[in-house]
Amino acid sequence: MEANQRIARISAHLQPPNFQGEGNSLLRRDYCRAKGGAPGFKVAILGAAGGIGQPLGLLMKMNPLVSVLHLYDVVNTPGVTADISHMDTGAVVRGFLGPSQLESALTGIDLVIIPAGVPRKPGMTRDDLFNINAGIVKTLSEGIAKCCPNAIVNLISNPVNSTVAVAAEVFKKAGTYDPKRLFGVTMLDVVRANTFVAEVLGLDPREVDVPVVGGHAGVTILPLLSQVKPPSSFTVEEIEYLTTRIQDGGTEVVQAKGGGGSATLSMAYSAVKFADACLRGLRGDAGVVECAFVASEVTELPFFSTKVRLGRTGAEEIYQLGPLNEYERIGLEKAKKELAESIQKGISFIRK
Ligand SMILES: NC(=O)C1=CN([C@@H]2O[C@H](COP(=O)(O)OP(=O)(O)OC[C@H]3O[C@@H](n4cnc5c(N)ncnc54)[C@H](O)[C@@H]3O)[C@@H](O)[C@H]2O)C=CC1
Ligand SMILES: O=C([O-])CC(=O)C(=O)O
Repeated sequence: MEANQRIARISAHLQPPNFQGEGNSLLRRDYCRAKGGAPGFKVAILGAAGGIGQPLGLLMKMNPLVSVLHLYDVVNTPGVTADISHMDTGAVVRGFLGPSQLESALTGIDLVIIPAGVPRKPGMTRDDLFNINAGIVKTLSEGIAKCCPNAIVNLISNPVNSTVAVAAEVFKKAGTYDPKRLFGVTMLDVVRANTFVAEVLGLDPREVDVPVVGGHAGVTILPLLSQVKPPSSFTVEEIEYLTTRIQDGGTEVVQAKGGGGSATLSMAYSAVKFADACLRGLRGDAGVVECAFVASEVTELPFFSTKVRLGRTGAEEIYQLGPLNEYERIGLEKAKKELAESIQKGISFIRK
C-alpha cells in the first residue's frame, strides 16, 4: 500500500464515525472485510448504550462467532461504538443512532438482542415497567418484522413475561411470526440458581446445573431443585432459602443499587451465554440446550420457560418439565396463575 493510501486510511479512523456509513470509505472497507472473509454471524444489540447494552456489546465483540456487531440506541451510540470498535477482536462494529437508523441497524441481521427499556427502582415490580417497555418492544419488533424477519430474537426487556407476547403479536400481525425464533431471556435466573446452589453445596458453580422453569418475575421463577445436577438433596430450610433467593435475585440487586438501576453486569454475562448458545445452534452444533421463555405446549399457557434445544432453526426441541416433587407442583400452579395474566396483558396490548 502506498504511504498516502495508508495515511488516508488512518485519518479515516480519526474522523467521527458515520453511523449510516454509506459515504464512509472506512465503513465500506470494514463491511468488505466482514463479507469477504471472516465467517460468523451478524448480531444487533438494541439498547446498546444502556447499563446492560454496554457490557453486552463488549462481550459480543469478544465472541469469535460474531463477524458484524450493530449497536443501536436512541442515545450515545457514537461514543459506545467508537470505544468498543477499538478492541482488537474480529467483529466489525457499526453504530446506529435514533429511530431513523433502526432499519439500517437491522438489515441482514441473524441475531437481535434487545435490552432496550427502563429498569426498575426499589419498590417497583417488573410489571410496573410494562407501559413504557411494551411500547419500546412493539416499535423494535416492527423494525425486525420489516428488516430481518428471519432473525433469532433474544428479548431481555422487562417484564419478559409480557414483552415476549408483545413481540409475538407484532410478528403475527406482520405475517412473519416463527415461534421457534423468539426467546425471552431467562438465563440470569439459571445463572443465579447455579451460583446460589453451588454455595450451599460447596461446589464450583460451573459444575452445577439447575433447571429454572416458568417465567421471569417473582413466583413465576421456579427452580427445580429436585433436578439439580449433580444429583443433590436439600433440607426443607435449604429449599425455602434457595427458592426465595433465586426468585428475588433481581430485587436483591435493585435494592443493593439503591435507585441506580437493576442487574446489568450479571445480565450482560447471562445474555452473552444465551446468545452464544443461539449462535452455536445456528452454526449446527449438536446438543446445545438452555432454559428460555418460548412458545410452548408444555403447559396450557402459550409461553413457558423450560429447557430448549437450540439448532439451525431456533428452538428445535422443547423439553418437558420432568418429575416434580410436591413443593414444585405447588410452585408451578402459583407460577402459571401469574404467568397467564402477564402473557394476556402483552397480547391485549397489541390486539386492543
Ligand atoms: N431478562 C432479564 O433477566 C433482565 C432484564 N432486564 C431489563 O433490561 C432492560 C434494560 O435494563 P438496563 O440496561 O439496566 O437499562 P438502562 O436504562 O441502563 O438502558 C436501557 C437502554 O435502552 C435504551 N432505549 C430506550 N428506548 C429505546 C428505544 N426505543 N430503542 C432503543 N433503545 C432504547 C436507553 O436509551 C438505554 O440506553 C430493563 O427493562 C430491565 O428491566 C434487566 C436485568 C435482567
Ligand atoms: O429485577 C429486575 O428488575 C431486573 C431483572 O429482571 C433481574 O435482575 O432479574
